[in-house]
Parts: sequence; structure tokens; C-alpha cells
Amino acid sequence: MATLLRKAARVSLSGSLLSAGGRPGRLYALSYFGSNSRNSSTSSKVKVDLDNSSGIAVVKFQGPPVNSMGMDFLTEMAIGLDKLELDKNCRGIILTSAVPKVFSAGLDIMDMYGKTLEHYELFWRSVQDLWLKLYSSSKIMIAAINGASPAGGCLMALSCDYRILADNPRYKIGLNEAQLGIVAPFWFKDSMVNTVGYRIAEESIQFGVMYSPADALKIGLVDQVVPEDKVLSTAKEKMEKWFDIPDHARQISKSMMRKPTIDRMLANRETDIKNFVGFISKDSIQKSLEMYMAMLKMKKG
Ligand SMILES: CCCCCCCCCCC/C=C/C(=O)SCCNC(=O)CCNC(=O)[C@H](O)C(C)(C)COP(=O)(O)OP(=O)(O)OC[C@H]1O[C@@H](n2cnc3c(N)ncnc32)[C@H](O)[C@@H]1OP(=O)(O)O
Repeated sequence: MATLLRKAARVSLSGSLLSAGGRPGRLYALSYFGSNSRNSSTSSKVKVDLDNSSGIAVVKFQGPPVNSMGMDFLTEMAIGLDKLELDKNCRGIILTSAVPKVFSAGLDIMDMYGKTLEHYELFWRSVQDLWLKLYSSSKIMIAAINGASPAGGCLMALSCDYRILADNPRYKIGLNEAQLGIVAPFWFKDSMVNTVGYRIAEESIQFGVMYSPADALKIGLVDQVVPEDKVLSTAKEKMEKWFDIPDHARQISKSMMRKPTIDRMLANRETDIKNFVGFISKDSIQKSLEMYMAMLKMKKG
């Protein structure tokens, strides 16, 4: 019976939950996927390492100093995720960081400061695109959070099915946008509500709270807190448990849970871009970002 279940689990629905939902999927070249037992691809900001024998792909952010999500990062992540989504050998994806002490500092503030309206539009579309790929992935997604994870970094973790955070009080996680004088868009908010519930999200987003590992665990923002050197191994062990569930049943269940949130974003995508461009290009918001960047630099010196 167990063997039968494992065989069934190997049967994978093709494409992300997005394409399973009847939307046309996009095809990308599978250049780095051969028949070796391990496939690796490294680009400047992201390293993808798929172990064909286990079915686990580790996607490592490697953009020092803080893995900020600029255009290069967003593009490389999108390409990497598309390839994995189409790869039948991959059943689960672990997101983690190769940069010490930081999972991701979130969106690159320099992509939201002093740029043209066209740049803001392209940037925001890419941010939306990455979230859609992460949130709608048909694969099992586990965040192995081995460093600080504010704003967009927290959003990537929230898009996963399971979150493991390193037990270090300096590794805070949360949607801190309000503290920068900006606003977490509705789909950031939805991702938070879907994880911790409405009441906690309401307070969390208005205050821009950054949670310590203990507090993040308490409110359900993360599922497990483990010693720092055990984050990746725990993620792999956990993945094996998820693998016990037949893929088709898990994927349909995941789609059922996430489809309303994804549909809401798709229905409001263009308005959301307009809102972002209008908001971020305001003088007052540009001033807030300038001051925030200056504050980050002062903190260093
Ligand atoms: C009607 C409603 C409409 C709504 C419309 C939408 C509105 C806008 C929505 C925008 C959503 C935004 C999401 C985001 O993700 S914003 C980014 C938020 N991120 C942060 O606040 C994190 C800031 N960084 C930190 O807290 C620390 O850097 C960190 C804890 C991550 C690491 O600390 P550490 O001490 O290790 O490193 P440093 O602080 O010294 O940083 C090193 C250098 O990196 C630069 N840096 C840091 N973060 C960023 C970033 N996010 N983008 C760009 N650059 C960043 C930092 O300035 C240092 O640079 P220098 O070495 O040059 O000094």
C-alpha cells in the first residue's frame, strides 16, 4: 500500500496551480535539466540545486549583502521557478539563503527610489509575477529561513507551504512596510491573513511588526523554530513527510485553499500596478524612502 501511495505521489499535475486553474502556462527552455542525479544552475543572485534522487530542489539566494529583491533577483527567481515547475523530477522546493544572517531584506529600495514611472511599472509587475509563481506553485514549498526576513523577504516565506526559522533573536520576520512609511499591498496582506488570521494580521500590518523567532512561532507566522545549523536539514526531513501525500491530492487541496487569493490578485493586477506607481512616485513617499535608506546607513556608521 505504501509503495502504491508513493507511486501515486509521483504522478504530478502538470504546471503550477495557476495553469491547473485553466490559465495558459508559459514554456521555458529546460537547458539545465539532464538525466544526471543532480542538476545545478547558478546565476548571479540565485543558485538552484535539484537532487533528482530525492526530488528536492534547494533554491539559495546569493545576492550579498542582503539578498534584496531587485530586478536581477526577481528575473532569476522567475526563470528558476518556471524550470522547476516543469520538471517532473522535482517534487519540493526549499527556499534558503547563502548570505549569512539575512534571508532576504525584501524589495530592493533602490528600485523604488528615483526611477522613472516605466521602471516602477516593470518592477512591480515583476514583483507580482514572482509572488504568483511562488504562491501558485504546484510543488511543496518550504522556507528555511536562516536570517532576517523583513517585508518582501517575509512575503516569500509566507508564499511557502511551511516555514522553519533559525532560533536567533536577531532574525526577525514580518511585514514592516508601515515603518518605512509605505503600505503592504492587498496581496501581501492576504498572504499574512491566510497564515496568521485576521486579527493578528490587522495589528501586525498597521504597526509593521518584526517578530522574534519565539513570537513568530507563537502567532503561527512560522511553523517551527530550530537551531541555526539545523534549518536546512529540518527542511529536508519535513519535505520527506510531505512527500508521503500523493501529489495530485495535495496539489488539488493546495489549489482549493489558495485559488481565491490568486484570483483576487489576477483580477486586480493592473489596478494594483497603477496604485503602486502612483503611490511610490509621490514626493512624500520618495522622501520617506530616502530617509529610511539614510537611517540604514547611519546604523552602520
Ligand atoms: C493605496 C495603496 C497603494 C499601495 C501601493 C503599494 C506601496 C508600496 C509597497 C511596497 C512594498 C515593499 C516591500 C519591501 O520589501 S520594502 C523593503 C523593506 N526592507 C527593509 O526594511 C529591510 C531593511 N534592511 C534591514 O533591516 C537590514 O539591512 C537587514 C536586517 C536586512 C540586514 O542588516 P545588516 O546589518 O546585516 O545589513 P545593513 O543594514 O548594514 O545593510 C547592508 C547594505 O544593504 C543595504 N540594504 C539593506 N536593505 C536593503 C533593501 N531592502 N534594499 C536596498 N538596499 C538595502 C543597506 O543600505 C546597506 O547598504 P550600504 O552597504 O551601501 O550602506
